[in-house]
Parts: sequence; C-alpha cells; structure tokens
Amino acid sequence: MIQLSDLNEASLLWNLKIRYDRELIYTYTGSILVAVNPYKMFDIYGLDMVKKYEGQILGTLPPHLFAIGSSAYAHLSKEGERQNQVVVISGESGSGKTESTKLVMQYLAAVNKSPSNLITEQILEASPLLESFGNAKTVRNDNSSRFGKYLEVHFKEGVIIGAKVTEYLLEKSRIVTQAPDERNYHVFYEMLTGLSAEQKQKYGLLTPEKYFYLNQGGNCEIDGKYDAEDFQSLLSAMQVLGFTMDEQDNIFRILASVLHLGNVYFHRKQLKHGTEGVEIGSDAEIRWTGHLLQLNVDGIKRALTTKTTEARNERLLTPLSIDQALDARDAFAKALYSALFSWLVQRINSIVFKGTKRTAAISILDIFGFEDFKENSFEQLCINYANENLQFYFNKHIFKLEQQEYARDKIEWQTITYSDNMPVINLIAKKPVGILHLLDDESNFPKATDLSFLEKCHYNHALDELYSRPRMSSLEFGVRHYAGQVWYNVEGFLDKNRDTLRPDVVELLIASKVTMLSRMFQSVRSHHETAKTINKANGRFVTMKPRTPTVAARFHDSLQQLLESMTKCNPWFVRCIKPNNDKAPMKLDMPIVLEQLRYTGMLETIRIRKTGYPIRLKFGHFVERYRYLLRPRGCSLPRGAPFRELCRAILDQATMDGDLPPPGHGHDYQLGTTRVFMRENLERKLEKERADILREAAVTVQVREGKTTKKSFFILKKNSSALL
Ligand SMILES: Nc1ncnc2c1ncn2[C@@H]1O[C@H](COP(=O)(O)OP(=O)(O)OP(=O)(O)O)[C@@H](O)[C@H]1O
Repeated sequence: MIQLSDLNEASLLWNLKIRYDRELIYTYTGSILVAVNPYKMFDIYGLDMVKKYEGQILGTLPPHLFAIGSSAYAHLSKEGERQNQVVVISGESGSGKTESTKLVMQYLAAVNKSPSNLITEQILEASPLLESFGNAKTVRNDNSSRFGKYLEVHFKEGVIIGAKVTEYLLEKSRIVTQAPDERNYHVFYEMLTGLSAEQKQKYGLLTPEKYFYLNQGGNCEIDGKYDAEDFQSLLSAMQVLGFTMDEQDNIFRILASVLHLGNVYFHRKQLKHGTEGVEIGSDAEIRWTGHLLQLNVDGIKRALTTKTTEARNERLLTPLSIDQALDARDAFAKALYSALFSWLVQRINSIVFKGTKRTAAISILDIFGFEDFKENSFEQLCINYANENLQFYFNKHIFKLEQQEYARDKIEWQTITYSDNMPVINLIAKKPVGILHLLDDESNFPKATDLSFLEKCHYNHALDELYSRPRMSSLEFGVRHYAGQVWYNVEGFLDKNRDTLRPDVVELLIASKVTMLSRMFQSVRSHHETAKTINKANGRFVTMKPRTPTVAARFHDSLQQLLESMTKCNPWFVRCIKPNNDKAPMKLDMPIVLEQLRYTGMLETIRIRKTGYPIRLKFGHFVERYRYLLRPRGCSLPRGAPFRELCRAILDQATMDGDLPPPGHGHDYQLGTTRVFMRENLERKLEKERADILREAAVTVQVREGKTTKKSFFILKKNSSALL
C-alpha cells in the first residue's frame, strides 16, 4: 500500500477492496500486515505455502501471514544476537485475530528445525483446548475469544523447546448469563453432546436446553459447528497434553456441577421477627453438586441461603434475600469455572513451559478486540482500556520512537502528527482520580454504591472533553476512545470489581475430598493472602489498607507486565479487519472497513511507512552486511575509508541502478550521524542482491575446487543461507 501514489482514505479503501475482490486478503503497509477476514477458507495455508515462505525476505513474495512468521523467525537471531519477537494481532471482535494466531503458530511449528517433536504438538493442541473453555458464540463472532492470550514460544537454536500461555480477564458473567443469540463457553455444549449416555448418567447430565446457564441465548447450537466432534478433539488434546483420566474426570465433575448449580431455585420464606429468607426449591441439584465435588451438602445449602458474618469473635448466620441467594449461587458457579480455567492454563504451562534459559521467544498476542455493545459494562471498560494500551504501543513504535530516532541522528524529516491516545489512558487509569482508581476506592468502601462511584466520576471528570455525562439521569458515563465513543452503564461495577468469593465458600471448597478442587481453592486463598501483603509502592494501584486486590487492579498490573515484556521485543503488527457485520464470506462493506481504517490510524501509518525510514543500521553493521555488493567486488573499497563513506558508496550504487529512485529528494535512504536509515523496499533490494551473491559464491567455490563433496556443498549452502 505504501506504493499508492495518491494516498488518501478513498485510495486506501479502494485498494483493499480491489484486492479483496480478487481474493487477496492480505496487504502490506510496509512491514505491517493488513488482513481482511474472508469468512471463507482458502487453500493458502498448506505445507507448500510454508515451504514457499520459509526463509524468504518480507516483501519478496505476496503478502501473507506466513511471511510475518518467517520474518519473526529469521529475526530471532540476527547478527548473532538473540532478539525476542512479538507478533501483535489486533482488530475488533470477529476480525480474525484468533485464526491468525493459530496460523502463525502453525507456521512456526512447521518451520522450526524439529517440527515433529512432542512439545510442538502439545503447544498446538493447547489452542483447541483453550478455545473450548474460553471461546463462545457472541452476536459478533460464533467463536469469540472471551479472554486475552499471550503465547510465548521459546526457541533454542531454531528448535521449539517450550511455550508459555498467559491469560487475561476471562469473561465471567457469561458463565451465568448470556444475551439473546449468544452461548455460554463451548465446552459445556461439547461435553453434553459428546459424552456417552453412560457418562452423562454418571454426572447427572441431560441435554443443553435443560440448563438455565446454557439456554438463555435461545439457541444451543451454532450453524457449522459440530459440538460432538469438537468434544472428541478436546479429549484428544487433553490426551496429547498428558491430562490424566482422574484430571479429566474432575474437569467434567466441575463443569457438571456448574450446570447443576445453575438450576437451583429458591422460594421466599418468612422468618421469625418479620425478616425474609429463602429456602431451596428442590435439593436434587445440590445433592448432585455435593456428590460430584465431594462437598458437604448442608455446607452448600448454607452457602447459598445464608451468609456468615463475624462480630466480636462470634460467627453469625444471616439469612439471604432471594436476590442475594441468586447472586450467591452465581458467584459459586463463576468461582468454580474461573478457578478451573486458571488451573487449565497452569496445567498446560506445567507441561509445555521449560524455562527460558538461553532461549529466544516469538510471542503472539491475541487479545480481545475493541467492544461497543448496546449495553457496555465493567468488562467492556477493561477490554477497551487494554485496546487503548495496545494502540499506544503501536503508535509508540510506528510514530513516536521512529521520529525520535530521526531527530537523534539528525536526518531531514518533517514531523508527522498522529492522534495520541495517552489522554484517554490517563482518564481511565491515571492516579489518583482515573476512573479505575475511583472505582477501586469505592470498591474498598463498604457503604459505596454504583451511583456514588458514578457521581465521583462525574465530579472529577466533568470538564474533560474525553468524558461525557448522560443527558438523562441514566447510570452511565461516556468515554471517547481512539475507536469511538462508548457509553458504560455502571450498574454492577462495584460487585464485578470486588469479585469477592466469601471466605466461608472458599473454606467449603477447600474441604472438598476431590484433591484437585481443594488445591485450586487453596491457591485462590493463598493468592489473595499474598497479594494482600505485597508492598505496592511502585506506582501501581494502592489502596488504603492491604486488601484483596480488585479485578481492575489485577488487570491493570498484568497489562503493565505484558506491555513491559512487549517493549523488550521486536514487534510485528498484524491488523485484522472485519469486512461486514453479517459474518458473510467475501463481502466487503466499505463504511465498516473505512471506520476500522480510520480509528486504527491506518492512513497515518501508511504515510510514515511511505515517507519514513523504518530500517536503521549502524554504519559498521551495514558495511559488514553489504560490503559484498560493491562492484567490482571489494575493489572500490578505499583502504581505511570511514564507514559512513563506505555506506554511501554501497547505497549510491544500489540506488543508481535498477528501478529505485535516485538520491535526491524523497530518496530511499539517508545517512544520519551514526546510522543508515533506509526504506523497506531498498532493504529488500539489498538483501536480495546479497543473497544472490552468496549463493553464487557458494556454487563458484564448489565448481573451482571440483573436489568439493556433496556434503561440504550443503554445509556451504546452509552457511550462506544462514547469513541471509
Ligand atoms: N484467515 C481466515 N480464513 C478464513 N476464515 C477466517 C479467517 N480468519 C477468520 N476467519 C473466520 O472468521 C471467524 C472469526 O475469526 P476470529 O475468531 O479469529 O476473530 P477474532 O478477531 O479472534 O474475534 P474475537 O475478538 O471475538 O475473539 C472465524 O471463526 C472464521 O470463521
């Protein structure tokens, strides 16, 4: 796209459309890959394509995800140094991030120097397993990831030796409620259609329609998804990953218990002194839960109908109202499922993560896309905050750092402006009155309500142009994000942020005779205990007294860790674009695409890629790498000439012949005070020439020596390609 002569929104959009109509779903903006979701599988991801892209310089072949994978792999060790790589895949829900993640991973698995090792297979199998437990049907995407994922793949001498998954913010509300046309997590439906009748009997299970936690969306099936088959894939993934039969049994026990709990219902009950309490409608579900989780049945009943408070060293049981009882039931189910999900991630890591000593990693970030629904809640605020941070990371790399480099080396440059989203990040998270800080303060204050939180937001941010108050007296506030204005309804914000599981419920679960379950909740308890005592004087969220960290605080911390680790990597960006809102194959809706191009700053990105110099090499490095290119070979290297002059000689020669513009205004390189600054097309040309020369040299040596054995030729060939 940087070759477009007339660069404007319309030409950019047309270019994408024309390519898309020709079934070219990938396009480069410099080294950034734009991927427009085809909603239709093309035969472009086979082994033949892997081979085609393997070892190729970016840009020499048509744009493809494999080219990004190949470049990241090649850069893992450049100039003898290990350099971690990160592939940042962004885009809105349904744009194709998860599919792209899988394809990049598939590519890495195929090209790594030991493609058939068990660890590679296990890493690949982790994907469908996590998808079953962390993906669900939403109105936007039939297979929407409801958690963020950062996958680090570790290499040693080109071989995959391990991986590590970090998960972010699983959407918990989905476990107990689903909007119309949506579903709960896939695994429930897969289990209910995939288990044999006998196994279902063992867990007391029926069909999906019978469960309140599964039937609220109105349709338990997804067109084109075969839950029973996917269940078999899930089982085989568990097997490859080495889950024991006991572990699998425990997983099904927990999943079944969540479903049983969802069907527990209550009746109002008048108690003495005129107070209202509840009684359980039927205790069959409770008995099933008790049986499957090996818990005390009376303990479960108590946990769902009363709460324990401590006063003057005395434990008091207070009855719950019907709403509180329903909340207690839902909290119980959410705790079970989310603890299981965290356990799964840890379990996978315990199998595939082998430490990071002397390894280099390619990480892939697939994090939930920007969300703006009819009703937006706490989850959307967190998700959109994460996206703001990613956009900031993108801007920082593409615009800020880049232009700082130009200034440092004093090259000629006219500053390109871009829309800096730091003010929104500050509005949401800056101390002391950023929205998440206000939320945290209120969450730690027992008498606070969602309304008092909203009032504090209005009070502190009314004058901020990025913040809006509603015209009517609805419980909402608006934030102008980089991707547009979103209204957040604050109902439930405090509870969602506190996300406290009552200590008596934690103790009940720890008392389970199912060791795996008991351990899960021991670790929940110890996580809370240690987090409380950590001294957080490092600028992160601090509350007045050590308290259990809130969801926002934990999310903020993990996001900062993620960004810190990404900062140490060389980034590759994949921008996924959703072509229409109907999930329809090969249909590109111009306004929908345009909106995404606008808010992701694509036009500015192309401009900087077109006029900027993204490739930078120290003079010494440049000479070392490209000295073969001087013609006649080596002769015109003036002895002792300064590196800068040598660089100029090589570059002048490279830009003089061929189709690249000659030196002068807008030429493809500039010499700074310490480094060569090049455009990507010039780098590609140099790399190609270098590769040709080295190949030629290898053959010449073979012919000259005549005696060169086949083996030594291959060594030579291998060495020369390692230099590419
Ligand atoms: N390269 C591709 N080829 C064919 N179909 C694709 C491709 N990428 C995405 N799709 C289709 O689009 C659907 C949505 O893609 P995907 O789940 O990767 O989106 P996402 O951006 O990860 O969404 P979310 O943020 O909701 O998780 C896929 O289920 C698949 O049907």
